[in-house]
Amino acid sequence: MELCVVGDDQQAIYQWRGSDVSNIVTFPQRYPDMATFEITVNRRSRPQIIGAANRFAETIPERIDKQMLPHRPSANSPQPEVVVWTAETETEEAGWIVSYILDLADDGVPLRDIAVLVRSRAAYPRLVEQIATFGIPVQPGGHAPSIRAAPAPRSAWSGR
Ligand SMILES: Nc1ncnc2c1ncn2[C@@H]1O[C@H](COP(=O)(O)OP(=O)(O)OP(=O)(O)O)[C@@H](O)[C@H]1O
Repeated sequence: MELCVVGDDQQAIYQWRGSDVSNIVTFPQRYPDMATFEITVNRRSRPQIIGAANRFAETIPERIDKQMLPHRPSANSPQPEVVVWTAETETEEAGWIVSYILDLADDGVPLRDIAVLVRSRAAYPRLVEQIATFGIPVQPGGHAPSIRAAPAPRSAWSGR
């Protein structure tokens, strides 16, 4: 019998369903008579994002040591591809997100090209509050959207 096992130890996202990343990390020790083929070229993301992901991955304990390599060139954009920022409170966080959205809009980035991903619905209220304060139009996503579209002042956002 031949068995082909495919997995990425850096994407252990199903632990909440009982998966255990050690299954893939220790596979070569448990089944020594096997061949390993590594796919380390990332064709999805640009180099700065892959660099940030590599640096973060190095902090994962008991990982398989590897570096993802970029395939795509850097974006030809004045905007940084990755910005890391932390806040003390949800309100401060929401304020920073909205101010960053406004900066991007000032730089000519269409609002429809900007998405905010949130951890959970608990993060919505402060964000909605700030988005509404600045009248930024928003289209909710996900299966059970909690963000309601805020009325947009057309004079400020027309054409975007
Ligand atoms: N051979 C290829 N040539 C060009 N682009 C590719 C190629 N393979 C993948 N891509 C790009 O990378 C994206 C991700 O590919 P895919 O979903 O197969 O990777 P993945 O490893 O399953 O990703 P993830 O694990 O992050 O879900 C694709 O949507 C496509 O844009």
